[in-house]
Amino acid sequence: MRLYQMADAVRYELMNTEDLRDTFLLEELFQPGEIEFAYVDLDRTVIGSAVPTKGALKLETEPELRADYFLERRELGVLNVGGPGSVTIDGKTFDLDKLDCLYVGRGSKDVSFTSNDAANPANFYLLSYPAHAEYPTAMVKFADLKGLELGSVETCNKRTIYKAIYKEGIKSCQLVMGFTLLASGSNWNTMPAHTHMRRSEVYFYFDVDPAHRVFHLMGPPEATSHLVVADKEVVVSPGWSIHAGVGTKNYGFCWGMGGENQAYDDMDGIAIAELR
Ligand SMILES: O=C(O)C(=O)C[C@H](O)C(=O)CO
Ligand SMILES: [Zn+2]
Repeated sequence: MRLYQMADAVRYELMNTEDLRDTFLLEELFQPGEIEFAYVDLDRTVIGSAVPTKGALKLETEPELRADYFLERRELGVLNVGGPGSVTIDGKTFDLDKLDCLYVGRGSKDVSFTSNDAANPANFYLLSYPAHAEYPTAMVKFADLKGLELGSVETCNKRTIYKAIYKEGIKSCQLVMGFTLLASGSNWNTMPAHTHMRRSEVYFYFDVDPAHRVFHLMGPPEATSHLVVADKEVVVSPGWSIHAGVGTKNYGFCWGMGGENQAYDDMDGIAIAELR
């Protein structure tokens, strides 16, 4: 498991493009036939991917977790952004089509991932945080999610927010998770931007056309930088950083958060004219 040590806002000021990419951007997840993880010291976030092809992929514990099994002290969010597949948890199977989301509660022991068709594999995005209580495992189908329409064509940020694991949805210990789909012709996410010191956020970009990129904006509002992000790459956003982006074409992204406040709208908004 790769280990990422987050920079603070002071070290951020000294970082060049490569430093920023090495620290805040996760590349090379989603390898066919593999399950992969990275451990981020901030909020003890574990970010991963599972792309089952020939057989099932098992969620094994990692030495760094010092746990008898992966979810001994953790909870897990799963979003499928690929072909149809399933997740089996202690003998119970959940079928996940594209954009279906699953919450796996603390204490779940045997977890495995399969694809229905190795030629069109499921792409499971995984996000896990420590959990101090046990909440029931639950799945929500994309068709059952009520989207929140935000933005407009005029401001190039027309998009739909789908909340899956949150205060009024699937209950969790600290994980908040959902995704946002940009409308055709709209390119900006999370603009006007915000920060939230009470929790860190992880952006996982998907359905980014291979010939296109998202310019992800980060940093304190008065000193922003950008990361050029390709499909299925992940950006970690500390509480002091904005997280927003503009694509050269529309795309989707999964947002997930860990921290002490699960209210989705706990955000400190920043006027566009304040950004530097
Ligand atoms: O497009 C957006 O706006 C978002 O998706 C915002 C994220 O959900 C977020 O930053 C939540 O804190
Ligand atoms: Zn946010």
